[in-house]
Amino acid sequence: MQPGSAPTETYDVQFSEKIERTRDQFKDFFNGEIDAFRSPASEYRMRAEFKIWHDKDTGRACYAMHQPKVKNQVIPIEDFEIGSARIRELMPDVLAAVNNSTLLKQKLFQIEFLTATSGDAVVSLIYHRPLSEQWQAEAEQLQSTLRCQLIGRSRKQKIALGRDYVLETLLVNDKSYTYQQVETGFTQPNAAVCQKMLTWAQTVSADIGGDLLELYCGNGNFTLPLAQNFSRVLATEVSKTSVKSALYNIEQNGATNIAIARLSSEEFTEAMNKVRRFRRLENIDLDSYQFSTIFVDPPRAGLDTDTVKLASRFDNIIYISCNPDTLADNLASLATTHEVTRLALFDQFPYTEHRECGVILRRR
Ligand SMILES: C[S@@+](CC[C@H](N)C(=O)[O-])C[C@H]1O[C@@H](n2cnc3c(N)ncnc32)[C@H](O)[C@@H]1O
Repeated sequence: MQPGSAPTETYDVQFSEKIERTRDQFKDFFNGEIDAFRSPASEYRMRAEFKIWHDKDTGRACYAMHQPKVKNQVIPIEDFEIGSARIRELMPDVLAAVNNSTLLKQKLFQIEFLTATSGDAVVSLIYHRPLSEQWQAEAEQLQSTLRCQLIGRSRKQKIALGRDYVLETLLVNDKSYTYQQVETGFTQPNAAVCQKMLTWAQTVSADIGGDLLELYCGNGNFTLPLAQNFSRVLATEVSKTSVKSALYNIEQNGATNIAIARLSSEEFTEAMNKVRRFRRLENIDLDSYQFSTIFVDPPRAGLDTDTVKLASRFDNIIYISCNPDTLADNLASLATTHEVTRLALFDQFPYTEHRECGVILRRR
């Protein structure tokens, strides 16, 4: 199958297989009905990055992806069915402009797209050479023709001709949330499924009350809808870019009960355990929180041992995971103190091995 093509006739089959695999993998922790959330069968990826392949014979540039597990081999990409409608619309126009301009094409080695469901888009052109004023003049023309935000990058150089982010709006239980999603920051790649994840997390935590601690909060993606269910929220995240976006998103959405601290989960655990004091927490009185719940959405590595210990001190744990293997490892520890009461599968990455899961744990 061509990378990026989406054989819709097999979607149901692959989705059912994922549900079965998830049921089997977590059978020691949960025997109830899995909350399973489908993806659209095509045009679901809001971001994409392509290598640019320069054909030696024709001199033309084309989109390409690395051949999985084969070194120095690329596969040309004609269309990208799994990309959002906006990515598919922009792809041929960007490539035509590149092929019509030596300035835009020379030493271009990668193009990245970040789009929102509104059609807002950032296109990044990445080069193996410094970018000149002449490049900028041509890129500005292209930006206005394409009606998108254009960024040029090369070593130690970033020229953002407009914004370096898109504005995404997601609907969660009848309320809209607007998010700044920055080109280099983490964002969930499948907007339709992300909306279902947010709705699930908000719905399953509706009756808990008290205060919420969130680790790995990114740009505040879950923080904003979850804040509706809790008196106060303390959210932490390690990336400066994401923390900046989270603060922007809190303000833009008028949320008044969220505090953000830029701390890794390891650092925050030290702060909670009073092992270490942090200047970055000086305006936050940890002892004033009445935490009922911890929400975690870690990277693929899952939770480290100390963070698992920290999580086990909470009555309720909401855990979103992009790696079922590390989730299963963490559950093996958490299941000694907590019971899994809900298990969800979100098909963020159709036609791949990847599964995104959600679990709710309650203290036994
Ligand atoms: C899977 S993303 C989830 C982000 C957010 N919940 C969302 O839905 O967009 C994981 C986040 O954890 C952050 N991160 C990675 N390692 C971390 C660590 N050791 N401590 C805290 N945050 C970390 C990343 O920067 C990223 O924003």
